[in-house]
Amino acid sequence: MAATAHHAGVLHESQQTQRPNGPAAVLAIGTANPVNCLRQDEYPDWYFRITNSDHLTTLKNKMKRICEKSGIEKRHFHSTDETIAGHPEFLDRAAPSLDARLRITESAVPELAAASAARAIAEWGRPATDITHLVLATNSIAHAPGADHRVAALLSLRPDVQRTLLCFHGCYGGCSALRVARDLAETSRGARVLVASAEVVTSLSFRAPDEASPEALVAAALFGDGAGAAVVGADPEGSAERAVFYLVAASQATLPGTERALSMRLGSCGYDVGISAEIPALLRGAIEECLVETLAPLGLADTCGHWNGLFWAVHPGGRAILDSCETALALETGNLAASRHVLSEYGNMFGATIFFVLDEIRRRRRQDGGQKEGDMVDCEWGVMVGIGPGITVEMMVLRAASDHDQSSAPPCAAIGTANPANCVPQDEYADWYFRVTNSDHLAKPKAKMKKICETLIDLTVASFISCFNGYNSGIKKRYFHHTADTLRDHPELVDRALPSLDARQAVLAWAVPELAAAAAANALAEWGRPASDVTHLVLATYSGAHMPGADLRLASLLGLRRSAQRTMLYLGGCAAGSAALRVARDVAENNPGARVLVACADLSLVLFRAPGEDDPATLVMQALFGRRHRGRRRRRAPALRDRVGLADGGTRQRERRRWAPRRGRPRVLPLEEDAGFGASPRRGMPAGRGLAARPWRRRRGRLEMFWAVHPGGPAILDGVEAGLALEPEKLAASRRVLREYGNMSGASMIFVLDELRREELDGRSGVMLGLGPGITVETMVLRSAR
Ligand SMILES: CC(C)(COP(=O)(O)OP(=O)(O)OC[C@H]1O[C@@H](n2cnc3c(N)ncnc32)[C@H](O)[C@@H]1OP(=O)(O)O)[C@@H](O)C(=O)NCCC(=O)NCCSC(=O)CC(=O)O
Repeated sequence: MAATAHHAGVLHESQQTQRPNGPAAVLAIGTANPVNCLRQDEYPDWYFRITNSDHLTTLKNKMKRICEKSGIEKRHFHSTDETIAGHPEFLDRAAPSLDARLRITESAVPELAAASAARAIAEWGRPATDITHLVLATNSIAHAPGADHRVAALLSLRPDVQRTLLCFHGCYGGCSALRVARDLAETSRGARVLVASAEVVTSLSFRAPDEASPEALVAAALFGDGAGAAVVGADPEGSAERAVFYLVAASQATLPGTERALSMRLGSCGYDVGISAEIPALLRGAIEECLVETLAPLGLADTCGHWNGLFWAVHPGGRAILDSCETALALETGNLAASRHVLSEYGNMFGATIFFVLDEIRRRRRQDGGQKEGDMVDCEWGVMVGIGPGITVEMMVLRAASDHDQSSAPPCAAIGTANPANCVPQDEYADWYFRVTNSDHLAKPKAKMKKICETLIDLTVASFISCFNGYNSGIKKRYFHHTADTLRDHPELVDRALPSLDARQAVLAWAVPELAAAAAANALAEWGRPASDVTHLVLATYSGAHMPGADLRLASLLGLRRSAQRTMLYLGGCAAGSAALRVARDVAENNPGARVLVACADLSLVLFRAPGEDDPATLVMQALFGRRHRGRRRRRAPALRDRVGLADGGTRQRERRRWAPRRGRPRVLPLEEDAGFGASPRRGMPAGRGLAARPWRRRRGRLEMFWAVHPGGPAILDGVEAGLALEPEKLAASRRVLREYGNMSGASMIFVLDELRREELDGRSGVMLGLGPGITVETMVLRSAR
């Protein structure tokens, strides 16, 4: 009893010392755009000329009408005339162009983000190495390690900067990033969060006009490229730091029945964008209710209806979007002046746009006399509004200056896992894989694959030694979504010469959220409270590239409340499960009463490919990765889910706490950026090597700690074990998970935690260690509940 009370006291104390005294605030803002700039009144002529479409006069005239009414004067673009001339496939819908487009954005996104961030850091006035966290939102990449990794390198951020990458949130991504930054800043004393959003979406969506889809002209007329950044932190330091806006409270609402109104899907020809003409009307009908739901719980109900008493930072998605907000809220002319100005100067830059709007409001507040005529930016309270696929309305209440008290309580967690009945034993995998890919004639690769599988079954030397002690991490079996039938129905998944992204996307779009939902349903059942009690959802996945994303579908499948705040972490690789738990911890600790549902869902279909004559990397990848998956009918859904919630006085009795996540921190191992994972399970040692230098190596008592290490492969576990001089039983849970399921990417970590809770941990502390591209080592200190 005494020990329990002591532990609870330590936990509470450590939480108190970790939290800052005041609320998070924006401390500096920076923006950047590509140099290439086109005037909107010249755009139709340019666009139809460069796409060799001048003969489409009806379309061109329509484009002229849209541009005239857009409220846009000019826009910046990353791609130039030369870029387009160098990529004729961008204009030809029959030619796959995604690879070329992504090659452009891969470098352009981090460079643009870094340019805006450098300006924010310069204004902030402290060295970049004082940045403790980086949150980057973008819709313009699909690779790992992601643009966050590159931004950190370009800005020379310190190697233990904690990176969070948000993808496919659409135009509200900038607001989501500020929300995540706020939670980070308010849960870690001294945290200085660099939050950025960079978009070069036009390089992914640019294509020739098509008579069959005149609606595509709207996107072509609205979108521009740019990046915005801010430094967010609590307790500004004396005269060295100055708050610009306090980030008071965040909310997110999804408008029912609008899932198809706004969509973007990354396919072999880049982004397909769908913008319904109904969006302005839909917003007009819903925006006021969203605002009331956001403000009333804060005790700001008296501001409701008096909308002209607030300043407004509304995402300028289009002129009609701003018109509809103005009408719905009866705003005086000029109240959206900052948003209209940004729309006019830059167009719609997706998530980056909101930083430009905040910057513009700040500029207007500073002007002599405080404001322009009719401009309400001088009000003390304000609202930031992001709008994106879903239709999702993400809001943040802003205040010019305020003290903001937070109450805190320890978080709690529950864990559960599930797997499909469909399973391939590892010793049959080589035969199965070559059969379903019609590759039995590739005798040499097949022999090599058998050898790789045997190595993975028979264990590495260190694992072999561990095996004598009963800690065997060879892979016995794995679970897959794709079956022989799937591959027969989709020959492009097998034929390496055929573009296959669209086919994969079609499957992933429904399978990922269904998988996550099945898992989450089990977690909710264990929790014992209704799904509508969940306040936040964090979904980590790298499967599927479309908006609205799997998070929205998941929320709808589970019947989460409309105001549940969704955060989708994308492309985190194998560290994604750990990163999702880190974000969940910050959310839970920073929002009294929050109940965060964390889900991790990936399908190895995203990586599946047929063997080549000389492509050993593919063989290793196929031999190592497995997934939880869901069949349409008979098969049980595979899944893993985890829920982290904040236990408050009223619910502590009813909710069982599993883990208390205490500190989260990712770290990049220097010089390992290209090491990747799966290149060779035998060569997967850098993680272990780099880890040997971590402080806990010298920490006394580390042997008493428990360890939850991502089971990336037998050699990864061997490397960690050797690097930290751990006794073999320390990684037994990770080895068991690897043996039973293979490498399930980010989801593996939750399986490991689930395994660990079967052990007698009784209040002990431990370390969760996720490993992902970068190489990123994501750690969190845990304490097991009794
Ligand atoms: C496109 C507009 C500037 C056009 O201005 P008006 O509506 O005042 O003018 P208008 O009605 O005469 O329309 C001009 C022409 O455009 C056509 N038109 C208008 N909206 C359309 C749409 N969504 N799809 C297809 N066509 C459309 C009209 O039919 C008309 O064609 P014709 O002249 O032949 O009759 C405006 O509607 C606008 O700002 N819409 C909001 C765009 C939007 O939803 N943005 C969100 C982007 S996504 C985002 O921000 C978030 C995210 O993606 O995450």
